[in-house]
Amino acid sequence: QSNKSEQEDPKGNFGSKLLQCVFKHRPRSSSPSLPGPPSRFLIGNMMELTHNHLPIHLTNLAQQYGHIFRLKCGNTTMVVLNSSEVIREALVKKWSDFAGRPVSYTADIVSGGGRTISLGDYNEEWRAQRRLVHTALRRCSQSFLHEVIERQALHLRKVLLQYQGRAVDLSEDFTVAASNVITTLAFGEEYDKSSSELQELHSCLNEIVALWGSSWISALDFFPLLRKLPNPVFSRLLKEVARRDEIIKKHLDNYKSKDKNNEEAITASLLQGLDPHRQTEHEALLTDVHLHMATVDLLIGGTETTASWLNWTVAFLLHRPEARHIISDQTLQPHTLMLSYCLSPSFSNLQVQDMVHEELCTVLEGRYPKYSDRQQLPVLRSVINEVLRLRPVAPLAVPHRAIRDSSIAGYFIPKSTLIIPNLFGAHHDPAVWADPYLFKPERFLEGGGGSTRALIPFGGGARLCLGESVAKMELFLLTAYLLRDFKFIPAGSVPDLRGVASVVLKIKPYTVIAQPR
Ligand code: HEM
Repeated sequence: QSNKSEQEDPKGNFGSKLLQCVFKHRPRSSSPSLPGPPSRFLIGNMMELTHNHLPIHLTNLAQQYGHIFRLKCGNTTMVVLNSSEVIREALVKKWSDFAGRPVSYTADIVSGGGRTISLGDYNEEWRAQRRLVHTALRRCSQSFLHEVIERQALHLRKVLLQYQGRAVDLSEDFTVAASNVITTLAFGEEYDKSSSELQELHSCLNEIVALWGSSWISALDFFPLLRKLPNPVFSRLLKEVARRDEIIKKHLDNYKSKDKNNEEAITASLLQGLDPHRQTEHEALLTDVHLHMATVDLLIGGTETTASWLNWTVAFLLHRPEARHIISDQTLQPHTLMLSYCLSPSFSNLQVQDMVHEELCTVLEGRYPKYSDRQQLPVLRSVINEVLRLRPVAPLAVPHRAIRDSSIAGYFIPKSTLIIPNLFGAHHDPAVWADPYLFKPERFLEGGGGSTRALIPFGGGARLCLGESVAKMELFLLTAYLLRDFKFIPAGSVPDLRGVASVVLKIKPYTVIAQPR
């Protein structure tokens, strides 16, 4: 709450606020003060956040300031964590200190007043909502999730066969597959790629994520005075949020009017949870708004993440050993690492595809894979892990907030500090990963030296990705089906592996040939 009033008091005297802030955030006891880049008058380190590939920029800053450093923006102090050890200390070991979310003006707008699971702050109401959705997801995962993903994998196979070896951009097909898994889970509906309902839903959700991730919008949180000025980007955000709520309401109303046709869907479980006769004490805090916002969480959290990961996987598998992608952003400082993405010299990625295919053929003897086969398919698992390492699709997770005074790596962290877990940085930490910028799936094979403990693409602790088990089953089955039946060949130039970083780390559009095996 103190954070909220701090950020939302546009009338506050700036000088006295600055003094208050300095006083409040001064290091306590004998704790050393956090390192970080010099902070400029008024704007602090705001410019650091406007970098167009923030995860890479923060990872470069970590080279200079270490695994934990601070940035200041307006009244807010952010602490960026760049290694799996410090991220685990904060998110897992001290989860109860850092399970909060920053309460902010713009987050309140996109989350229906903090009522989504992803942006809601840590309190009894949030815990009841998360528990309810978690239980519903588990129930669906145990009963029909496998079948739903298999159906989408087979549909994807059919679509790829229809392309008849033409060079195509598969991103939309991946989005449809991922989205259909979630809409089937949520309210028993799946859509065709050409469906206007599907397109409307995705254009709206993508727009909200992109707008909310833009610096035009985050500036409103750090500098409340800006809210008084006209801001067309913000007006668009408001319009899209209203459109989203209208679409979701229509789907949920539709579901309810189906007279329990889809007892299995998550919505059925959630509605039971909202039934006053069945509610536990904490569930009594929940309303239809929580059901509505949980649906938003699943759709946003579960679509672009999985679809982007599939897109990255195909892209990495297309690169040949001689293909080198150098990131040489002119705007970076001289100390910046030249990031180079290249392949393990031992084999090309086109060969990695053959290795996975051979493994699938040997182990499965012609049948399609089941999730229970995963232990017998180490090469496939190593590819999945390596793509999750190199391209964690939520590269900076979602910001956390210190609920109380605490410490990380021996540094004092005052209550209300923002914590940014830089998962991308942790996955490129040279102290943990040999050749961190190499695509080298074999590091995850026995004796390869890759550490699954240091692999944290889903975060951890109280805020661990709610869809982790759904995502893992999807990544496994969809990749296994694709690599069993197709060989992916570059169509002209190979994809640019740098990516575009917003809330989700996406690859730039590229085309590929899916050659049937
Ligand atoms: C490759 C796939 C995915 C990755 C890498 C991923 C990663 C993440 C990460 C890093 C977070 C933030 C954790 C934190 O705040 O510390 C997160 C949160 C979340 N994810 Fe995922 N995710 C994936 C797929 C999914 C799917 C399929 C769903 C839904 C079925 C989902 C639903 C959510 C939700 C609801 C949250 C918010 C959790 C909370 O704040 O308590 N995600 N995810």
